[in-house]
Amino acid sequence: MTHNLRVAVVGGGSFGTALTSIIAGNGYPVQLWVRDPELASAINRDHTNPRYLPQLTLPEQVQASTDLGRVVSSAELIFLAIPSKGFATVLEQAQPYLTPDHRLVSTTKGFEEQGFQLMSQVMQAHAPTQHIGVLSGPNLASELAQQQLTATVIASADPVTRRQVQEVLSNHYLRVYANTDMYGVELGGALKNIYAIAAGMAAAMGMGENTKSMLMTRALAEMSRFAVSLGANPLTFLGLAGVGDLIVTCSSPLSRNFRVGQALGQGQTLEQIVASLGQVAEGVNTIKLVKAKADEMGIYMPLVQALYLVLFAGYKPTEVAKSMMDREQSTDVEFVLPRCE
Ligand SMILES: NC(=O)C1=CN([C@@H]2O[C@H](COP(=O)(O)OP(=O)(O)OC[C@H]3O[C@@H](n4cnc5c(N)ncnc54)[C@H](OP(=O)(O)O)[C@@H]3O)[C@@H](O)[C@H]2O)C=CC1
Ligand SMILES: O=C(CO)COP(=O)(O)O
Repeated sequence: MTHNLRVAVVGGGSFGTALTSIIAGNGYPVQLWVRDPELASAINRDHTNPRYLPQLTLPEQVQASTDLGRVVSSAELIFLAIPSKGFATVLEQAQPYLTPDHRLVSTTKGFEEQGFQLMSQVMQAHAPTQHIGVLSGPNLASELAQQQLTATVIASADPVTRRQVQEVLSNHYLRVYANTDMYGVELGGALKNIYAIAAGMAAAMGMGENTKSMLMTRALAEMSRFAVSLGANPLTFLGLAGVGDLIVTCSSPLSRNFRVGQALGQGQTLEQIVASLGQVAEGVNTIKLVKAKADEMGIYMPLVQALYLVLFAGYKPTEVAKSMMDREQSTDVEFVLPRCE
């Protein structure tokens, strides 16, 4: 069955490619913007993306193009699947073609360095439309490409955006849950990448199931402490975009952030790891940005501080893990029993 709603996906990396395949498979006309003309030609000719998810056969109606203006102008609903470092620049390039009627949804899980902004804030500042949303949740692109049963979250204050995203994405293997807390959903997606690096490191060091559980639960405590200090609703962290995404990214080597941690735990340098990954691991830059923000606001984030030492100050994961255990004893759920400063 073919539908009328015209959709664009901006960014043909792993996630943009997976999303495009879902939307086209659901019968919606979809255009995919990529910046490399050779890649666009290969996708149109072979109906696969040879660089990202090369095993996935894309429906024939997927059209790839490097013409951002054309892709954006011809769509009503636009997903932006660009890593945080390039997000604002691409949005700026798209801006002349955007109208107040466009629905704009970010899938990006990271922060814009300038002003420590989330992508929804970048869109609110630079896009001429109020129809803004974010898509986040436990959504490993490679599992979506295999049609593994999955759930995701569309967060938006705008009911039209929520409904349209549910319409174009949902099918027999993907459920799309709605939320209005765009800020909390987006924060969950961006922050969990940090702790996936820690979990990968713990796995490489041979740590046990107790350790993994401690790590994830204390990560949740730290994430929600940070989010509450920034004015977010901690309850959103109990949902798919909070604890859900934390679990998947901290458990699976399919996560690039987890793999960065694993490689660090095996003794590789960050430079080697980033060079060989060939894809984005947002957590690396997020650790730097969140540490600076936590320092500025005086927010207690021992896991972030420890990871910063390993990634950017040459400390060994083993010595940092030991010092974490030697810290002052603390409280479990600080919304129940407040932590003593
Ligand atoms: N992969 C996943 O499982 C999921 C990823 N996400 C999030 O989606 C976002 C995108 O990730 P993902 O698709 O996986 O990343 P990938 O590393 O797989 O691909 C990145 C894509 O963005 C393009 N790109 C990179 N930098 C720029 C730039 N400066 N300007 C324009 N295009 C650029 C790349 O183009 P080129 O190939 O030409 O370099 C490529 O198409 C991230 O924030 C990620 O956290 C969210 C959910 C799941
Ligand atoms: O966000 C993701 C899964 O929900 C993907 O995680 P990585 O970016 O670590 O691969």
